[in-house]
Amino acid sequence: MGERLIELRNIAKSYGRVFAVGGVNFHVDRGEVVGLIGDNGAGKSTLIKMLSGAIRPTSGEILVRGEAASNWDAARSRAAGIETVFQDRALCVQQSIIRNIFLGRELTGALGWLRSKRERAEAERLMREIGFTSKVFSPDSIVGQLSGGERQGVALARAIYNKADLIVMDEPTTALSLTETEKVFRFVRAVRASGRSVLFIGHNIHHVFDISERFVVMDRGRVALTATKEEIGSAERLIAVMERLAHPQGIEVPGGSGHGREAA
Ligand SMILES: Nc1ncnc2c1ncn2[C@@H]1O[C@H](COP(=O)(O)OP(=O)(O)OP(=O)(O)O)[C@@H](O)[C@H]1O
Repeated sequence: MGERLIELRNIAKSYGRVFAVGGVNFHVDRGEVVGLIGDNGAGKSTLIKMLSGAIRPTSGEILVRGEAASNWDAARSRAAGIETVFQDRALCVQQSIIRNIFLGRELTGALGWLRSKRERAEAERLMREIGFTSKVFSPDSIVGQLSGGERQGVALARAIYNKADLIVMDEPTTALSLTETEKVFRFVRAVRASGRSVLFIGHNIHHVFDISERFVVMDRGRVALTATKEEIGSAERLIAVMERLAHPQGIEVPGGSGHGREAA
């Protein structure tokens, strides 16, 4: 297994007396695609907001590449190589792919033409890395004319340009057709092949099962189960886990490391 990119130890977030996340242990290693699933209100968004530094944990510890991080916030999260990609949001649809990749972080240089040449070469490299075919797409393609899945590819290219090691994808395939979902999967596989990691959040268990190698199932603010794809075996079994959580009589998945629901 690759380097431990990020680790949350006994992380909790409470709002008044309500624990949105209560004492969770969670990690992502380099080069893995982790699927984060759970019913509405399970605590997934709260967990990824803590990862991105958008909200501060009430308690617990964050470790980046094995080192304890202090004063965790959005800037530190970005500096640690964590980028969140939201479906469609934060892309300028009237602008080209190249403008979207460099949005707000344009390459600077004394000579304008040299800068734009370098930007173009960098955009072409990123698009190739992500898997855009040059016969169909150019850096000048307008994002608004791309399909939903292709837009995710642009967002991923931008995240890579921003030096992301861990890309958090929040429901990237919701509202996408099968063909578009397949495109997103191809982009995600390319990101993984480049040695980066993806945290894939979704409600469609089949999608999450297909693309992820390891699963973290949340339930009412706790990690109810972490298991590899091999341990779970099939999307149907993952769905069965979710159903048992919705109708609690305890869960049992051979090989999986269930953490139960007890407070940590
Ligand atoms: N700002 C807040 N103030 C109070 N309670 C909150 C706040 N944010 C989240 N919660 C509560 O924390 C719990 C976890 O919410 P969270 O949004 O993290 O769940 P989720 O798994 O992302 O759900 P969904 O799949 O519906 O997005 C919920 O009970 C929610 O009502």
